Amino acid sequence: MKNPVPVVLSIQDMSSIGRCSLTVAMPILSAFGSQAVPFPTALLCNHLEYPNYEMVDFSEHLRPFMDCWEKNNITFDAIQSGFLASPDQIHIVIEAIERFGKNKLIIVDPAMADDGKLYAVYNDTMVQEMRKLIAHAHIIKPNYTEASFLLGHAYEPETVDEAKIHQLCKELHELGPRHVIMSGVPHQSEAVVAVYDGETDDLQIVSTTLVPVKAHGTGDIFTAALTGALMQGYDTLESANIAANFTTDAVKYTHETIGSMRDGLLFERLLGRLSQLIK
Ligand SMILES: Nc1ncnc2c1ncn2[C@@H]1O[C@H](COP(=O)(O)OP(=O)(O)O)[C@@H](O)[C@H]1O
Ligand SMILES: Cc1ncc(COP(=O)(O)O)c(C=O)c1O
Repeated sequence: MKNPVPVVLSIQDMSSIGRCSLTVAMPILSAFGSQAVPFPTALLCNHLEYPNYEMVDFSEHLRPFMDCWEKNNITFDAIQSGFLASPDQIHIVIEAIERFGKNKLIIVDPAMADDGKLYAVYNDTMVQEMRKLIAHAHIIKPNYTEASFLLGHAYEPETVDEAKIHQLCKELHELGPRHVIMSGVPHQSEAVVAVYDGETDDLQIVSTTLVPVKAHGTGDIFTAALTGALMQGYDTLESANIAANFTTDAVKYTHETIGSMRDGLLFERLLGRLSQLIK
């Protein structure tokens, strides 16, 4: 009998403080009616954008976890990956997709860069390996910076228009994934997400209010809500719409209540909205 609660393997770090990766994926997926199975790539006391951090790389435990799951006949309905601790971990994610992802939905957030720069812990090897990982995905969610890095294009936010975004999405699709959902598309007055279907060459734009603040973890919140919506049977455009509105509303709520973005978005207050969307 089909499980009414979809099971999503979520491969990303567990940062105790800062509301990103697993600490947002788990509650958001749960609220949206899925079981989120954590596969922690690293344990951190807080995410990397704080002035200090402690990190324990979990790589050596990942294969034994998969071996055990296989012996116990554990299966998943979807695999979703996010922030990874090292380029080597990309091989482990690809292995997880090969072992547990046959005929399952694969969603990859190639989290590695923002505002025109790679995160300080990465170098070009991460970009090269990430290109290999996205080839295994059905849906990828790069931000505009990550899209530029993945394609080896210059980061030129000032020259962005719809034709250029369409071209970038098409080129990303040619690397493997059917759908490209590009977040953080540069725009002066709106928060813009591009939703591209490579099979039909169709580009749709989802716009929400741009709140004049910079927050971390927005991509992770977006991808978690996107995955939750897809697992409920919403199509890609509907899911991107739900994810964009949920994330923007969480930015807005945090800005209007506590004002500080330091410890992430107060998305907990909005989780009930996702539960109402369960089909
Ligand atoms: N300041 C903001 N105002 C409104 N929406 C935002 C804001 N920041 C992020 N979002 C929403 O969250 C999405 C994901 O954020 P983004 O910054 O692109 O992710 P990432 O963390 O991967 O760089 C954006 O496309 C937008 O829909
Ligand atoms: C360890 C870690 N995971 C996840 C994130 C969140 O990434 P994003 O802002 O792309 O959602 C960050 C960045 O702040 C991070 O340092």
